[in-house]
Amino acid sequence: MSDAAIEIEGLRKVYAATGREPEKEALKGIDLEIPQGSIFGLLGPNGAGKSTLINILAGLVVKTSGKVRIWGFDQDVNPRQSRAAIGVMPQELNLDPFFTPRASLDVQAGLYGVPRRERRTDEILEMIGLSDKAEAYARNLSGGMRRRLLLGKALVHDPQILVLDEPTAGVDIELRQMLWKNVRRLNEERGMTIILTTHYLEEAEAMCDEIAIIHHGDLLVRDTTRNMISRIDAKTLVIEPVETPPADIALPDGVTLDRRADGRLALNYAKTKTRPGDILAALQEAGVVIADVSIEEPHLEDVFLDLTRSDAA
Ligand SMILES: Nc1ncnc2c1ncn2[C@@H]1O[C@H](COP(=O)(O)OP(=O)(O)OP(=O)(O)O)[C@@H](O)[C@H]1O
Repeated sequence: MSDAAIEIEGLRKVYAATGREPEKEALKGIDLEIPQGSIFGLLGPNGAGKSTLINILAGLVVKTSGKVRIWGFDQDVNPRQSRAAIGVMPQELNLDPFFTPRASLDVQAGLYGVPRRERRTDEILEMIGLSDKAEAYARNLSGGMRRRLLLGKALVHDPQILVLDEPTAGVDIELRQMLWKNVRRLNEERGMTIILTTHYLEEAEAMCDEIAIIHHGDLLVRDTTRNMISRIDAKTLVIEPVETPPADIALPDGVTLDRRADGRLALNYAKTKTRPGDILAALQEAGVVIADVSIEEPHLEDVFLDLTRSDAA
């Protein structure tokens, strides 16, 4: 077996036409390997095909063509083993309102054929912070609690791979931090491979080792988060002046100046063309006395916009 958690080759999905809707090619032949033990981000604008991809991995959507191997098991040849290797926390809060968290976890474990003595229901309830709600009906749980329960359900069969589809969309900061703490622990302590989709690029930047960007059903780019960010040849030197600086400052070629509302000066430059020292020298020359200096790095958002803006839908 290779050391990929997921291997995808030439994956296509065409949704059939319905009524007035024409057929839709949601995935146009994706090739992607996701390494074992990574925290992997799947990014893309709305309608890019992320959920389709995840639902194919989860066995919820049937692919049109291509190969999918999960933990070395070909989905078409070994459907049971490939399903057992993956746990999915879905986007929608689709819980049976009359089940308690304990019952939900038990039923899910039963569906995956986990023998009663091997079930870790109490441990999972504890981890997702629902031990004291174990016997409450799902309809009485808050949105945040339901989401935590969905995470618990994804873990009952102790999968090697955990997939999170927009796990933090619309959740408050406390829950977001709790989710990420748990996800990091699962990754670090159990070596679980984590695949997540998110619209929050800052989150992807903070959490993911590697990132793939999907757009209009194609894989645009896949790289380490660090490399992805270093593709952008732009940095910003931020200066806090002691006094209001003069209106005219002669700057090196290619450097642009933004005056921020808080009085700081933001000087944007291409790191391959200009040295920050040259900008500082120009400021001194113009009589700007500097109280503080910092450098802002580009964000994943800049890469994302750069790649997806040219042919926005
Ligand atoms: N069941 C379906 N039938 C027909 N078309 C579909 C179906 N599900 C998704 N699509 C279409 O396939 C494309 C990809 O959708 P998908 O939900 O995979 O995108 P996404 O990247 O997950 O978007 P979002 O971030 O909004 O969830 C979209 O154009 C969508 O309208």
